[in-house]
Amino acid sequence: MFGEAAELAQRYADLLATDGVTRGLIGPREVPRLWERHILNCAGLREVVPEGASVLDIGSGAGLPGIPLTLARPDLMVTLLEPLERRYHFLREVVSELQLGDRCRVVRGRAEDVRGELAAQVLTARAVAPLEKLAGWALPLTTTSGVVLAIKGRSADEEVEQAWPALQRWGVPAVPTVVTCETGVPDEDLTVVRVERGTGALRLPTAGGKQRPASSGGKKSGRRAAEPGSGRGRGSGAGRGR
Ligand SMILES: C[S@@+](CC[C@H](N)C(=O)[O-])C[C@H]1O[C@@H](n2cnc3c(N)ncnc32)[C@H](O)[C@@H]1O
Repeated sequence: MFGEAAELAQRYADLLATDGVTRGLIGPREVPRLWERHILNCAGLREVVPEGASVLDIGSGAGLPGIPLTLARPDLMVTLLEPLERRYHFLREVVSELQLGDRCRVVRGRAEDVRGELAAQVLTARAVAPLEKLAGWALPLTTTSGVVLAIKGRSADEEVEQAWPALQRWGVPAVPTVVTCETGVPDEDLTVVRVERGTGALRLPTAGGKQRPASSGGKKSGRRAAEPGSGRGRGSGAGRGR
């Protein structure tokens, strides 16, 4: 999973299990399952991020999924966005300790407050907000060919159904897909909702997980999506304060 970064991944696991717990960033009950539930699971994203992409991880918390993705994919430039001070400081220490500073930076802030300052081709998030709210924050931070990769569990299809009317208003041209990625852990595949901001979105790498349209996302798509940038939908404040 991590290739040459295996030792760094182990060091990250040690930091989570020690400082991460004492500083209240990760629950003590998570320690025995740090690898399968958190580190390897998040590293499953490596399959679905295009080569050389810029990545912005919203609400990175203790560095998930941003740090495992940075370790598993040395070709990426990753920004970790986190508003809470103690989490921000922990992230800075992790990046420094793992010597990732040349391709991973930490920014303190809320997604809805960094519009016009931060943008990336790929937006990632895990356990930050329901898809509709998250997309409202994330879509304005993606480049025009960008994609949002939201780690979701069994709720993926339901969240797409809820979010699809708003996604259309904001100019998302196609029903999001649900991608299943291998994590190397039996029965612990990673489920990712992939939302394209506009037409001509970055293509997945050829080995990029098993994709299918969200099963319920089309149900509410009674009308044609607004053209990206047409002023219909996105202009009405893609998620400001939503
Ligand atoms: C439940 S934690 C998940 C952390 C990490 N992504 C994970 O999976 O372990 C949610 C994180 O989102 C951050 N967050 C909440 N609202 C946010 C916002 N508007 N913009 C960016 N981050 C936000 C919180 O500070 C917190 O670190």
